[in-house]
Amino acid sequence: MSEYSGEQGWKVDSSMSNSYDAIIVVSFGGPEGPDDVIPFLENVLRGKNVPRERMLEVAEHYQHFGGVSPINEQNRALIRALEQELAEHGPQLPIYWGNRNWDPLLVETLSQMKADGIKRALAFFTSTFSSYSGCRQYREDILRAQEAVGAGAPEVDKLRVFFNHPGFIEATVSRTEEALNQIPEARREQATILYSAHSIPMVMAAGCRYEVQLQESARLVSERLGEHPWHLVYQSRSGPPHQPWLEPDICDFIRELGEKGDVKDLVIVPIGFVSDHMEVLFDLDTEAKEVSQELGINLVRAKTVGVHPRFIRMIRELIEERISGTQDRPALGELGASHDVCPVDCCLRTTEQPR
Ligand SMILES: C=CC1=C(C)c2cc3[nH]c(cc4nc(cc5[nH]c(cc1n2)c(C)c5CCC(=O)O)C(CCC(=O)O)=C4C)c(C)c3C=C
Ligand SMILES: [Fe+2]
Ligand SMILES: [Fe+2]
Repeated sequence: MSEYSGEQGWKVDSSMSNSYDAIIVVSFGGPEGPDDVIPFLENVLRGKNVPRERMLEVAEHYQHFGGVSPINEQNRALIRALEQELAEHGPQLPIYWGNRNWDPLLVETLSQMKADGIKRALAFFTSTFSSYSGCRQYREDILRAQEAVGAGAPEVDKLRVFFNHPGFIEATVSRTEEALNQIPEARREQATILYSAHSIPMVMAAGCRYEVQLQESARLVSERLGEHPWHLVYQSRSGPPHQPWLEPDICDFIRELGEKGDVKDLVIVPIGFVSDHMEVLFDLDTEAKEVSQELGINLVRAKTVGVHPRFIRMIRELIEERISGTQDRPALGELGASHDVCPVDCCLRTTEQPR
């Protein structure tokens, strides 16, 4: 029997079957050339209340970079690093990769897995926090792909979210220290840290633990860095003007800091993302950088965890933890390790009706 334990939800009981014959990295996908951009964005925004003008604006961001999102290359690098980690330490399992929005799509990957004789896989979602987009929507995508593949499609179990896992926190601290070290030593201690995550509609945030988990991650990283002032901010808002999304927006926040005039150095930590994809390159390295420059603020952006060795080790630890069924499930801070199996109401899609 599994056990329900409040905050942590369902835990997997060690008597449940925990043998797996593959790992699947489940991610977002991104265009690989100019002609891919619009069909990719149409996939991303299908069924979402986002104005077409916003889609075309985002298309421009991708076109600035030749229509290629770095996300796919970064996922390939993550898979290579994880393959090496598993080859060295085990478990010896093949790693597959399937996306929501662009090739390789989940349906193609699950079909290949079936052809390869894979029966049951553990899924690593490239989402650190619980949200409709990062949890339930991926589970729906997998279910749809399984239905399309039909009888014999592999079963897929999701690994728990890792926002407070020591591996994620330590890798983020290390990335933030690298960024802080780029600030002149005499001013370093006074630098302000902004933790940035994807904004989502407030009605959607009400249905998940996104904000609470983000606050906790940011706090856990900050308490390991010393006395820096820090704030959680949001980026990449895509909704219509009348719809409230999580705030403060990063650029508005930098402008406010600029008006107060007491901040010389800012470090932006894209804590809401695991790789330096287009939303990081454009919304932070281009837009937020421009705003900071206008205000005379020195801005340094920390790298995302990417293929940081501690982060790659964390993925292996999560896999081992799930296979062994151990109750020793590392988590820092107050919230405890998150559930292995999502409760029925986990990350519900609570959205405003499109107008
Ligand atoms: C209603 C919520 C969201 C809308 C609308 C939305 C539009 C949108 N997003 C991208 C690109 C990316 N989004 C990514 C992550 C991400 N997006 C949302 C929510 C909305 N995005 C959340 C909550 C998250 C974090 C959780 C997750 O799913 O990862 C990413 C990173 C994906 C990764 O694997 O790292 C990208 C890239 C575009 C282009 C877009 C449309 C304008
Ligand atoms: Fe998004
Ligand atoms: Fe969940």
